[in-house]
Amino acid sequence: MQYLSTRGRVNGLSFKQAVMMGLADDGGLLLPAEIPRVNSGELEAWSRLAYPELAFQIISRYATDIPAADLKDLIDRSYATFTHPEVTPVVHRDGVYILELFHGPTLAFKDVALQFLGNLFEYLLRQNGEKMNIIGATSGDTGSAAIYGVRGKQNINIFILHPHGKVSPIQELQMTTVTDPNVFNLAIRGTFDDGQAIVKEIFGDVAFKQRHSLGAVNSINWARVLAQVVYYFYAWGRVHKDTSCKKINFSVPTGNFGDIFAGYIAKRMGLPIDQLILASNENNILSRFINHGDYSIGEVRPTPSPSMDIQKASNFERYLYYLLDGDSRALRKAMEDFNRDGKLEFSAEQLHSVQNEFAALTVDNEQTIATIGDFFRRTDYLLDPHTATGVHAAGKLGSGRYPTVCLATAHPAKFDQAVREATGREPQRPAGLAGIEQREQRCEIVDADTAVIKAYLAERAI
Ligand SMILES: Cc1ncc(COP(=O)(O)O)c(C=O)c1O
Ligand SMILES: N[C@@H](CCOP(=O)(O)O)C(=O)O
Repeated sequence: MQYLSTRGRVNGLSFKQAVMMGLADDGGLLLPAEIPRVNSGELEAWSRLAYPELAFQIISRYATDIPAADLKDLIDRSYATFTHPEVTPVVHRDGVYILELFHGPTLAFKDVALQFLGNLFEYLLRQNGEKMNIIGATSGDTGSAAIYGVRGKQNINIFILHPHGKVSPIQELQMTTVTDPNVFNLAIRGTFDDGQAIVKEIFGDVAFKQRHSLGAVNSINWARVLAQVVYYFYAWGRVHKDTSCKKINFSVPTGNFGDIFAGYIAKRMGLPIDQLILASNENNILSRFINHGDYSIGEVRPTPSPSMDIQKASNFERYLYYLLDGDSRALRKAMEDFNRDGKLEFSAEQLHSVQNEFAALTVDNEQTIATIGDFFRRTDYLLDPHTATGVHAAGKLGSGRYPTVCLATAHPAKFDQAVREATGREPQRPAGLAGIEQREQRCEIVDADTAVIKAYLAERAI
């Protein structure tokens, strides 16, 4: 399998090269040159596999330059850290299927890809005797998942930018209480979008990137999206077994467009997805785009689902590449227009094609809190506020023709304030959070300034 950039000036990369490059050197995002198709016999056989076996089947189609035995070992070690034997179990409550993605070390769906990516980086660096300095931005969950993916690993330093005061207290503690010498937490005075823009700008300085062997843990990195494709197939297997359904719907809480883009890739591989429902919080550029073709940037608003407080959805560029039929020149122009004007316009034909792929809903703050409360009263099951946006959207947009799976992207204990407000209950804390407030913390508050972050990194890079 070869990889190419959305912007058309990088191509012919192997999987290993794509993983190490992170952001393409032409500023674009990497994609596989083709998407492998799965036939109905394979789909049937895959629906009986345990999670690590299924992950191997899917990832090996894209990671064709990693020997099978090595890949199996990486996958097995990555999912052995999950506390549920099924890794990502599906539960059924009140007519809704919930795909629980929060049984990893940091209690969010990010662990599914970042446990794997951490091990993959270590494996690739060891092969070549190289080192890496990871730079990443987080709105709350990627940060701790990436830190836990690489803490204490040889030859890797990690620098994570989070928006100061804009992540939940537990999310902040999950990052700042990891005091291993290879971990650097920077709270920036700004938003997640500022942090993500800084990361992309730093990667855009290719000489700096090469000098410091920079690595990407955000969904900028294709391996992140790839590992997230697996659980769509896994959920299909479980729900199909239960219902013999011909097709399936997914409802996905969305911010940076990575998770739902993984579902879109699963569909292109042949997974029989009928509806892909995108749930936005009040930062709703993506649902405005899908419903009205209005892709225009707004102010970031605080919501009960802070990890989705994002305006510039990174993976939108990957989808746009497909929407423009792989025309990299048109893609480059669109990205230039967007960076200049803060908006993009689409033809009626393009909008029609978007609406064939996705349904979308904006779920406001009040509806999010109400959904947590209502769902708890009906089912005794606690949703986290991100998951609640997806459950709400599924209730409004799900056709009822096929079962709908809602992606539970985080454990409610990470957002205890919203859960208390909605239910008056304290979410039960998983063992990993016990006494977290009492642990030592390490974090520096800095300006959201690329030059400041570059200087900080250069001084501490390995
Ligand atoms: C808990 C949670 N839910 C949903 C999302 C949205 O996922 P994505 O950014 O891949 O669209 C995020 C952030 O990425 C998150 O942390
Ligand atoms: N919600 C994310 C934002 C970063 O997204 P990523 O999937 O590109 O890493 C977070 O929790 O940090």
